[in-house]
Amino acid sequence: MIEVHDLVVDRGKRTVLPGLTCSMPSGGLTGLLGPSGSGKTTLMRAIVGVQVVKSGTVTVLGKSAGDKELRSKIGYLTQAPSVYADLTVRENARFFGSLYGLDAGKADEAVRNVGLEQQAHQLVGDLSGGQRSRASLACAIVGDPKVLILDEPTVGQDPVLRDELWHQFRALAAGGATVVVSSHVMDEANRCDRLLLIREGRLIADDTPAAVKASAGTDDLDEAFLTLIKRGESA
Ligand SMILES: Nc1ncnc2c1ncn2[C@@H]1O[C@H](COP(=O)(O)OP(=O)(O)OP(=O)(O)O)[C@@H](O)[C@H]1O
Repeated sequence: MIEVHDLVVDRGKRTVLPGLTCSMPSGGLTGLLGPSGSGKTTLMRAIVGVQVVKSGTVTVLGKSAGDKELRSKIGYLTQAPSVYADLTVRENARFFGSLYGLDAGKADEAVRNVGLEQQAHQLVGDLSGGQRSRASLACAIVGDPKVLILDEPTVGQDPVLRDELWHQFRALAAGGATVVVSSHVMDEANRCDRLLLIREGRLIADDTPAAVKASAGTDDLDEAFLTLIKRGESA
């Protein structure tokens, strides 16, 4: 579904991804993990097709990342909410839905799915930070994308909402979507089918959560990542 081959990306004067190769299977939940600044957002941007790349290839649904045909098939939630502050939650969802040719009912369903039914008529500028990022999520999922790229979608959410959002991601993956989620929260990483652990733009683990834990010799995913990162450093 998503194939990244020998991807090199420079940002500013730094090489952030020095030749990354990885893939993400269809209909699954892939967790993208790694220390702050390791290149997760850069990789997501390359998959969405908004990142200038130096060399290598990124293929999504058989097309080159950024291909015009992919625009309606990819949902992207950026870290900073990308919604209009002077529109209500419902107006935002309906606007983004209209770009996909969808009716109002579909947009209202997306608002319900992110738990914002009560705030549907509230201006996005008047929402709390966590509510605003859920409004942004509603706009990312409204078009039923085949590929959903979510950059830290649960930051600022309480545990109940986080749990509901993960059920939502799981349901989208079960419906055939390829869902890629970056996170720093290890109990969330445990919910993924696969984990890609990136350190300084290099892949240091690509496996199921159980296999990642087994290879680090621990039952604790936090500890497993620390072990793998330290192993990578000494290598
Ligand atoms: N616009 C930019 N110009 C120059 N360097 C940048 C730019 N954006 C990011 N970088 C650098 O690229 C590197 C990777 O950043 P990226 O945002 O991909 O990391 P990340 O793993 O997503 O981090 P976090 O978990 O903190 O969100 C960092 O060293 C960062 O400082």
